[in-house]
Amino acid sequence: MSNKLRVAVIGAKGRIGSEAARAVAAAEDLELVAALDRDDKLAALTEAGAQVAVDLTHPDAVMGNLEFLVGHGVHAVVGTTGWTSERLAKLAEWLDASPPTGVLIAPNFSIGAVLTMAFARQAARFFESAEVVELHHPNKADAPSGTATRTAQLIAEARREAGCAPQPDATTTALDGARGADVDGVPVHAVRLRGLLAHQEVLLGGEGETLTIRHDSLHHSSFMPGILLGVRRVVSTPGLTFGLEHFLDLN
Ligand SMILES: NC(=O)C1=CN([C@@H]2O[C@H](COP(=O)(O)OP(=O)(O)OC[C@H]3O[C@@H](n4cnc5c(N)ncnc54)[C@H](OP(=O)(O)O)[C@@H]3O)[C@@H](O)[C@H]2O)C=CC1
Ligand SMILES: O=C(O)C1=N[C@H](C(=O)O)C[C@H](O)C1
Repeated sequence: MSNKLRVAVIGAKGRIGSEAARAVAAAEDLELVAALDRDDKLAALTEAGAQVAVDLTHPDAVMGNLEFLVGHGVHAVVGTTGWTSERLAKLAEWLDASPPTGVLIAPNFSIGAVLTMAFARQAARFFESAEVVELHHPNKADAPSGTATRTAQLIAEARREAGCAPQPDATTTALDGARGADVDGVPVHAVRLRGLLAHQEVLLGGEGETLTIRHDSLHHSSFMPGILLGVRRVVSTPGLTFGLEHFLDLN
């Protein structure tokens, strides 16, 4: 029996899942024991002895997958989007019933995106205005992106903690959607465009100046080091970890 960590990928035929399955198979310390997609039975991964599963499926599928994984004591690394406070509360219930199990949910696995979120949080209290623009390929199911939602939440949190005033905005008449989605008071705009992969700009504005923080994922390979780090760390991190930054030494 090898000492390699036994890993399953769910969503293994998808854009990021197929890349993740290749990255796991190529890692010397990991063994890809199951590569599942739609219509495959989750039991196949427990039968294969998976210790960790990477979920890269769809917001409609991820909760069912996690109920199974946590219920069977399989650690999970989740890139799938669609997280709400209700979903997180349900996941916390399942984890309470399975204390040794670890789940990492990462809105974004790329180091540049994680840094963008951290920099945006750091900068937010110094500017009157903050808006987020995310730009993705047109096959994406959810809008706004999980990364943009999280970025806006972090900006809002930082502004609340610093006692910032609400953002200035004199709009009294607008077409539906013209000012984007309101995430905790931060406007978030979603662009879907053929040719793009995953991109984000955080726009910050103050008196006489603006600051733009931009990140571009140009290939799915940008997500792989973060996924592999998550797989290696989640097995010794029981409970829920939200955000890859908790596995990075950012200070
Ligand atoms: N956190 C991060 O860094 C990243 C997260 N993502 C997220 O990952 C998710 C997947 O993205 P992407 O690869 O572009 O999407 P794709 O549609 O290309 O891939 C998803 C795959 O999962 C399959 N699938 C759907 N439902 C199930 C199920 N119940 N069980 C097993 N497999 C299932 C799909 O099958 P079918 O095609 O038949 O529906 C498809 O093969 C999205 O939520 C996306 O936002 C993406 C990139 C980076
Ligand atoms: O669907 C995608 O492609 C991506 N999804 C994630 C998100 O919604 O933030 C991460 C990245 O933006 C790519």
